Amino acid sequence: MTVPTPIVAGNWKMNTDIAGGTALAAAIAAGVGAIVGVDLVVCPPFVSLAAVRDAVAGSGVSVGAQNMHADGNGAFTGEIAPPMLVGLCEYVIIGHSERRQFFGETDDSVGRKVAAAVAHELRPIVCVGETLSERESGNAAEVIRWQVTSALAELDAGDADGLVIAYEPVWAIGTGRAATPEIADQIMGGAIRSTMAAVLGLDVAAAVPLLYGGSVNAANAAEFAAVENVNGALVGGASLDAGSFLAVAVAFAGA
Ligand SMILES: O=C(CO)COP(=O)(O)O
Repeated sequence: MTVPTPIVAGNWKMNTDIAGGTALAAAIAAGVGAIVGVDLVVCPPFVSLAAVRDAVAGSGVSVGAQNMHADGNGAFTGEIAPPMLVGLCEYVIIGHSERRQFFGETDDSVGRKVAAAVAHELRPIVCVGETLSERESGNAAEVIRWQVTSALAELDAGDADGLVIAYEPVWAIGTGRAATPEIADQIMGGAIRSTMAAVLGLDVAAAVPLLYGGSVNAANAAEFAAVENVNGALVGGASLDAGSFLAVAVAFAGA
């Protein structure tokens, strides 16, 4: 069975202007040379995609968008369509919990966006994760299974080549309260991998990189890197500093 190459992706969220993002991307590109065996991805705001693409060109660092619409074009003021991202980035984050919480994204829209990303040969980084109340009521695994099933609803096994799934428990995002490696292992090795296997088949499921996200930093990355079913990280706050982002990547390179 194929063991996925680790991916460490930085979600810059609504931070950095074009100049600041370009500088951050250039600093990451300058430091990545010594890190082997891990794929780095930076996900700046839409307006900086072109500048960041140019800043990391030739470094091996990839670029991702943070969201997109499912349709190819149309009267959707303020939205970005998949074909508009082609040539700007290779990855696109889909269904981040902040999109679900603040912008009305649903399991259904996430499924449509994942299919649209695959159709345009963009690699979707699909985010799933339970809220604190879902965890406290004992429903975390069930919520995750449902989110993964919905996200993959329009795919078949042949579509899963570029797929990446990120487990980001909502209570761990931006709180400094990361999940424990045991929780990451239970959800990622259990609920996520087994749901994918049911939908896509065992071999395909085993090859999909699973990222942990939620308060990952230079100090705790190695704990997650040591977990068998954690194939990388989706990093928020700590990805806004080149040194700490690269340190997270080093932890996964050495795992
Ligand atoms: O939401 C996240 C990445 O997508 C995680 O954010 P933090 O690393 O800031 O907790």
